Amino acid sequence: MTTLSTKPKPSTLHTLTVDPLAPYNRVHSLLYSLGILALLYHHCTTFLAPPSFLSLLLFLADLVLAFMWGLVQPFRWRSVRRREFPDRLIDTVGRKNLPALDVFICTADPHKEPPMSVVSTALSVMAFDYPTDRLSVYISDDGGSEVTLFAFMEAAMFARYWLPFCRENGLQERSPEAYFSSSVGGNSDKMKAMYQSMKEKVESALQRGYVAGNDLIATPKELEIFKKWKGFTRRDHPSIIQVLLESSKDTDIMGDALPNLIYLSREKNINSPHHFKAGALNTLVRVSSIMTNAPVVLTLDCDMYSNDPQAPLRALCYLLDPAMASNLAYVQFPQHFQGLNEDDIYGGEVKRLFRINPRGVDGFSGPSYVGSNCFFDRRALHPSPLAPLSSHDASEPRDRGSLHLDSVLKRAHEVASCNYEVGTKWGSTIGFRYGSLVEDYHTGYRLHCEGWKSTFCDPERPAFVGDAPKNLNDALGQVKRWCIGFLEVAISKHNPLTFGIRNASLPVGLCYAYYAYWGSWCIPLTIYAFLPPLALTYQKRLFPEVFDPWFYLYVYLFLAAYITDLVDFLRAKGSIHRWWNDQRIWMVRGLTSHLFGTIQFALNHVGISTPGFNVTSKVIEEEQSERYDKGMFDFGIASPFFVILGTAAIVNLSSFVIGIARAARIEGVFNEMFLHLFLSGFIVVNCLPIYEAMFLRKDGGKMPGNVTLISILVAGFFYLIGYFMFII
Ligand SMILES: O=c1ccn([C@@H]2O[C@H](COP(=O)(O)OP(=O)(O)O[C@H]3O[C@H](CO)[C@@H](O)[C@H](O)[C@H]3O)[C@@H](O)[C@H]2O)c(=O)[nH]1
Ligand SMILES: [Mn+2]
Repeated sequence: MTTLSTKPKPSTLHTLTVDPLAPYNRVHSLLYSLGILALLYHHCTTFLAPPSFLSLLLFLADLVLAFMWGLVQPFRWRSVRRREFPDRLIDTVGRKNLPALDVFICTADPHKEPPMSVVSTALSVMAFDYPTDRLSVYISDDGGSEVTLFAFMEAAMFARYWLPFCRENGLQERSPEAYFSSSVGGNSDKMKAMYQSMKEKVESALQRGYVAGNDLIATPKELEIFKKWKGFTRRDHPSIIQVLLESSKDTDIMGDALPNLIYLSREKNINSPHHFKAGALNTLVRVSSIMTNAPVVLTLDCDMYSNDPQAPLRALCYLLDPAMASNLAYVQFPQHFQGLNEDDIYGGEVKRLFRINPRGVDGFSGPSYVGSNCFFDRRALHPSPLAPLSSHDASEPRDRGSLHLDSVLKRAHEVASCNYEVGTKWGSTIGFRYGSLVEDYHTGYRLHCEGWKSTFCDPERPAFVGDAPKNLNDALGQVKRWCIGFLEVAISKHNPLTFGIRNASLPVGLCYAYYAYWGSWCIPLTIYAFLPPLALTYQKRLFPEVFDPWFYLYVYLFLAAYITDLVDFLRAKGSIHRWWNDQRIWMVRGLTSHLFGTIQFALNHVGISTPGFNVTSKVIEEEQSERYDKGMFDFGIASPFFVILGTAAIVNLSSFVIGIARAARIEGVFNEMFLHLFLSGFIVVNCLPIYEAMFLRKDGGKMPGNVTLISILVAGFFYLIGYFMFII
């Protein structure tokens, strides 16, 4: 029994410190906001009298920059750092009293998300340093792939060896894929051979596209299952629920209990909406509530393997703290990524989104949910009469051995069916929320509006590690999907600026609004990419000249913004090179992901197309991967993203050359056009990899000839428009 005396005291399990630089950040915010006001005033007095189309465009760009700047301030106001003490948790609560944990792993496409990598993720969490009799791992397969099920049948057998192996050797990295590809893992020959043979079997089945009879060492009953796949497509099939391991019956080679392992592919039919990942997660919430109903739920993307077996204990330092538990919805760990190249050329860390900003908003109600690496209190997902976690009686014997009962399975199939949600509140006020491609952001936001809190847990050793897109087009496409999802929330009746501020709080509403309007970066970035260089070419000055006192305002606003950004980045363990690439990708995204995302969102909105969840590929061709490792940008496909990037690169280079040539000849031009020259020069430096890809490279990652050609034509067209705007 959990008695009062065994309950942890709040302060012993975790600590919180406010960023010592917070007061400076606040002073800086105030000063900088005066600078912004001065700039807007300057616009109103000079440029807007008389107003012209060009000055209005520039004013619009600066207004949006000011707006985004305002929204980001709460993140810098009270940034906090937490630490937790899992050993003390065990001392105070005792291993026997740990609550049960249900882990959800989502996968959606066996070709973009190889089943063996999903299996490795699952094995890494099955090997958590956690009582196996209270651990259940659920796989949701939206790809409806028999090969994935087959891979998990194999994994269930492999787990009997793998779990004791991890325990005996005290491994930290319990994903076999990660372990065997790291130097430490190289010399455990027998385990490695066993893993490799399983991998080969699964990969050949994947290539073949189906599971053949001789792949299986299975019981006739298991063989029966694969017959279900006849006439079965991923968009149209009945639900399949398969219990692969049952804790009360299955043991590892040392005789210890194994965790439950359950495969689930929810029913799909082409006429019912399936709500992408949010739909998959809601099915998991319901199915698990019937089968194991653990009070704690961990959601994971299929690539995010555990890199620290103590992660659940860390999360419980918060979830079991009686001072927090009553309204703590979730504990979010950051997303870390493996195999990024040294300078992280595509900004794959997304450091602001995953590390810096969550610490910022953790000083208020807590970070937003980022879809993976998140431990939920089940009460936040599924209203139930459960008591808060801290007053649970976890030692009470659970109802074991019921997973196979016909009545349980029958009920589980019912709640996994397409029609189950019709007429219910699932997705609107219960569970993971529908209506946005960023179901994670949307769900976290709505929970905060309902009065729930969250906590950011960011230990020294990354607790979960996954894959970031390693090809530029995929990386930009992913951010485009996020932009569309954010805008869906922005225009819903739950707009963070109104609903959010009212129901959560002012700072939290602003933080959520920052993301909701993320797409609007495209406005200033597109205007600044094209307007000043064209003006430079046509000798029209848009910014103050060097001797003008307003010039110093521009210098201050630019330098202060870049320096704070750099300092934030370095303090979050970034390097200068990575920061440089991060600021570049911000501009690149503005012209591509944000711009195209906003346009596509508008088209969706008027009914021309429907938004879809394009799953990010976790596989990459060998050649591409070699280039990536060398830090070379990949422009090797004809993507509309690259046309606009190429156009911006050409317009700025030619304007810069023209501008410099003129400044060299004519006295006074340099001072007069300094800001124009600087801006174009800065963009040109950022575009160096683009020129290389257009004109110098010969490898497969160079820009396709027709993309280069179209970019040059579009640039010419822009000059033509410029001619009409500036000269006529
Ligand atoms: O219909 C779907 C689509 C996706 N997924 C799964 O969702 C996860 C995330 O998909 P991915 O393509 O990797 O998207 P990312 O953009 O990398 O993911 C980030 O952004 C998503 C929202 O756009 C969040 O769901 C993720 O947790 C977050 O890591 C993967 O495990 C997929 O298998 C499904 O289960 N069903
Ligand atoms: Mn992903």
